[in-house]
Order: sequence, then C-alpha cells, then structure tokens
Amino acid sequence: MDRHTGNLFILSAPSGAGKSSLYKALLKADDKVRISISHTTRAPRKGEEHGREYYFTEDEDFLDMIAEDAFFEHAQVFDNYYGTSKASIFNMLEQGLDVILEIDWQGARQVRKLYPDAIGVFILPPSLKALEERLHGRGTDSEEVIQRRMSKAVAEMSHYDEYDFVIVNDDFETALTQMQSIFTAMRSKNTVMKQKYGNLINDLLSI
Ligand SMILES: Nc1nc2c(ncn2[C@@H]2O[C@H](COP(=O)(O)OP(=O)(O)O)[C@@H](O)[C@H]2O)c(=O)[nH]1
Ligand SMILES: Nc1ncnc2c1ncn2[C@@H]1O[C@H](COP(=O)(O)OP(=O)(O)O)[C@@H](O)[C@H]1O
Repeated sequence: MDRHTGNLFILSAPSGAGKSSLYKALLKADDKVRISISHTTRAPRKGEEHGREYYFTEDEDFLDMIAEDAFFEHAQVFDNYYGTSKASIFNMLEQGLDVILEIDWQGARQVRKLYPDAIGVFILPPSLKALEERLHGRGTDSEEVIQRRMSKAVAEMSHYDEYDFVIVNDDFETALTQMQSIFTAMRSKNTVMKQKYGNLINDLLSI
C-alpha cells in the first residue's frame, strides 16, 4: 500500500454545544481517529488532566512557544491563549490517522490558510436555551463564566458558514452518526484514494 496521509478535521462549536462529548464518542468507536491536544493558559477544570484534555501552560511558556514558532495556529479565546502545536499533528497525519482539531473559528481560519484540505465541521446546539442548560448541566463553570460563554456563543456561531459540514446536536446518537458518516465519506475522497491506492489504480489502468 502507498504512503497514506490522514485527513485533518476542524471541529468548532460554541461552548456547551457538545463537541467534546461527540469527539470522545467518535474516538471510542473509531481507532483511525485521534484528537490533537492543545496548549492552553486557562486553569484545568475539575476532572481534567494535563496531557489528556489540554497541556495546561503558564502564560510565559505559551509566549515562549509562540516566539519559537512551535504553533501551527493559536488564538486568544475568553481571555486565555489556546494553540495547536505543530508537533501534535503532523506525526499522526503521516501515520495515516485522521486528526481532529477542536479549535475556535479564529484558529480554523489560520488552519485553512496553511492546510486547505482541512475539513471543517461546525456543531450547533438545538437552541440557545438548550446551550445554557447544557453549560449548567456540565457543572464545571461558575454562573459568571457561563454568562460570558453564552455572550460569546452567537459570535462563534455566526461563522458556521465557513465550514464544510454543519451538525445540529439535538439527539446525541443522531449527531454522532452524522459525524461518523462524514469521517467515513472523507476517507473515500478522490485525492485520498489516489494516495492510498495509487499502485492499484495504476495497475487497473495499466499505466
Ligand atoms: N484557536 C484555538 N482554539 C482552541 C484550541 N483549543 C480549544 N480552543 C477553543 O477554545 C474555546 C474554549 O475551550 P474550553 O476552554 O475547552 O471550553 P469549552 O469549549 O466550554 O469546553 C473553544 O471554542 C475551543 O474550540 C486551540 O488549540 N486553538
Ligand atoms: N445531544 C445532547 N443532548 C443533551 N446533552 C448533551 C448533548 N450533547 C452534549 N450534552 C451535554 O452538554 C454538556 C456540554 O457538552 P460538551 O461536550 O462539554 O460541550 P463543548 O465541548 O462543546 O463545550 C455536557 O454535560 C454534555 O454531556
């Protein structure tokens, strides 16, 4: 088999729409998918672990990484820095794994410029009321933080049109099936198949 490069997916949504729940369920069901672990200067939430959800990083170290050009993309979101390191994605793509970047619309724009084949998926909540209920139900943020996230939600959602696919996460299982279908379909893209089955295609065409 020819050398195969995996697909790079961008997953964005307002806080609380369910992107972490969806990607975690997808990772469980599909061993060809990996999540890129971002660096962030925000404090860990209860239950979060350094190196699992994020690399929790001091401001000073984050700024050093920017200066060293270690980031593929980075952005300021909710008064904190967030970024995807180059090291965290290219290795996995080269192994033929699909990689998910769970990033905001600003990061998504940077990634599209650097990597035009990246596939964008935007998750919408079924309503603003449901979004607020989910943020409360998650039980990880104070009322003040929830209200800040709600006030940013509309701004984040206004960028949905910059993405290739949109999923409304109303019924979780339905949304998960849609995500899985997108990942499966993208593996049959012509460009991907040419890389993966180049020798076979040449044989069939007797080139
Ligand atoms: N640009 C960029 N955004 C990120 C990155 N990691 C997380 N984000 C975004 O930062 C925002 C806040 O994430 P987080 O603090 O985990 O809160 P949550 O979305 O409520 O789980 C979300 O919009 C994420 O998509 C990253 O590496 N780069
Ligand atoms: N389809 C859904 N229906 C009801 N609750 C959901 C659904 N999807 C996610 N949730 C819940 O909503 C909360 C926020 O989801 P989460 O995955 O943390 O969102 P995000 O990563 O986008 O901030 C969690 O408590 C999660 O269990």
